[in-house]
Amino acid sequence: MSAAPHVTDRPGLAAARRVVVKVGSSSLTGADGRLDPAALGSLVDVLAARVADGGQVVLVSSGAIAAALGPLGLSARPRDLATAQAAASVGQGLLVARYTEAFGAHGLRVGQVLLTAEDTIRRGHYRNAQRALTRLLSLGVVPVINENDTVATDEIRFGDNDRLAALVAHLVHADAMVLLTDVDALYDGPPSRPGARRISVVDGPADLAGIEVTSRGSAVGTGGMVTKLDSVAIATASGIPVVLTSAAQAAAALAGEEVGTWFSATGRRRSTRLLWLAYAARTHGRLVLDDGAVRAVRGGLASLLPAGVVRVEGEFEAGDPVDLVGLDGRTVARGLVQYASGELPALLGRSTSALRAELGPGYDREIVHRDDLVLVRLARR
Ligand SMILES: Nc1ncnc2c1ncn2[C@@H]1O[C@H](COP(=O)(O)OP(=O)(O)O)[C@@H](O)[C@H]1O
Ligand SMILES: N[C@@H](CCC(=O)OP(=O)(O)O)C(=O)O
Repeated sequence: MSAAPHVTDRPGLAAARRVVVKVGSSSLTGADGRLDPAALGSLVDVLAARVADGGQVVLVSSGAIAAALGPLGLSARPRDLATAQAAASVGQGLLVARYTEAFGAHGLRVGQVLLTAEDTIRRGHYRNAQRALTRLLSLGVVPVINENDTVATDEIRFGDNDRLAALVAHLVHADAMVLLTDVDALYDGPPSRPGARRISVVDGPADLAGIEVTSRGSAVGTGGMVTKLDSVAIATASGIPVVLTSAAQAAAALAGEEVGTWFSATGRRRSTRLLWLAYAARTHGRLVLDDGAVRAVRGGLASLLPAGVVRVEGEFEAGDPVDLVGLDGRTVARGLVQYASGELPALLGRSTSALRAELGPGYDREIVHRDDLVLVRLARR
C-alpha cells in the first residue's frame, strides 16, 4: 500500500493511505452503558490489521465518560457539565489504558491526543497539533484522539466527537474518514421505524432531501445522526469522502465492501480560516439580509453590501464573526464583519456611492468581504 490515490469510491478506500476512524460511545459500550473491552478489542484488531498492511490510522474515540460510569458508581451518563467533565477525566485514562493494551498486543503503540475544536483550526494551535500528529504517524504510532472535555467550556465544546473527527481529518490531510456508530448505515428515517431503508450512496446535499434524522442518539452517545451529518458536511465539503457504518462492519468498510453509507467528496480542501469560520467560530451577532442579498451571497461571488442588510442583532466589533441570516431566520453564511454593530444601523439599506458621498471614502466598503464569507450548509442550521 504505497500509492495514495484520490479516493472517489468504496474500492478506493481499500487503498487509501491515511484514514481517520471515529468510533462513538455506543459502539464501545455494552447494554449496561459501560465500556465493553471485547468491542474495543475487536475494533483494534481491525485497525491494527490496516496498519500492518501499510495504512495510517488516526483514531478519534469517544467513550471516556462511558468508561467512568462503573468506577464512579454512576448508573447513567451524567447530564451536568461538571460531572460529565469529571467522569471524562477519570474515564479517559482508563480508555487509553485499554487501547494501549489492545494495540500493544499487535506490537503497536498509541499516543493520546486531547483536542478542543478550536485547537484544530486556530492557526497557532493548528500547526502544533498538525506537527505532533504527523510525527506520531511517521513513528508508526496510532494517535488516539478525544475532545479535551475537562477544559472545553460549554460555549466552545462540541460534546460529540463527530465534528471534531471531520476537523481532524482536514488537519491531517486524511484521504478518507470512517464514522463508526451503532447503526450500520444512514437510513431514510429513524432505523427503529418499520420499513426504514438504508441509503447506500450520498453524492451531495441534494441526496439528503427528505431523509429524516434525529438528534436523539443512543443512551450513551451524543448528537445522534444530526452531528454525524454535520461531520459529513464538513469533511465532504473539504474534499474528504466518508463512510458511515457500524463498528461491526469496520473491516468490511475499510476493505471497500458495499456496506454502510458512502458520502462522496463535494468540494476541495479549504483554508483552515474558512473552516474555522464555518464550523467552529462563535458568532457575536446576526445580520438579517433581504432576499436579493441572500441570493447574491448564495451565488458565491458577491460581498455583502449595506444595501442588502435590513437589521443588525447582537453586539460585535469590526473583525468579529457574525451569522448572515435570511428574512426567515435561517443561517445562509458566516462572515467576518468590517464594522462594529454600533456603526451599522446608520448605513443599512443605503448604496455604497451614497454612503461615500455623505460620509467619505472608507464608508463605501463592504459589510462582509466575499473572501471573509463562507456558506453554511450544516444539516441542522
Ligand atoms: N436517519 C437515520 N439513520 C440512521 N440512524 C439514525 C437516523 N436518525 C437517527 N438515528 C440514530 O442515531 C444514533 C447514533 O447516534 P449516537 O448515539 O450519537 O452514536 P455515537 O455514540 O456512535 O456517536 C443511532 O442509534 C440511530 O438510532
Ligand atoms: N468526549 C466524550 C464524547 C461524548 C460522546 O458521547 O460522543 P459520541 O459517542 O461520539 O456521540 C467522551 O469521550 O465520553
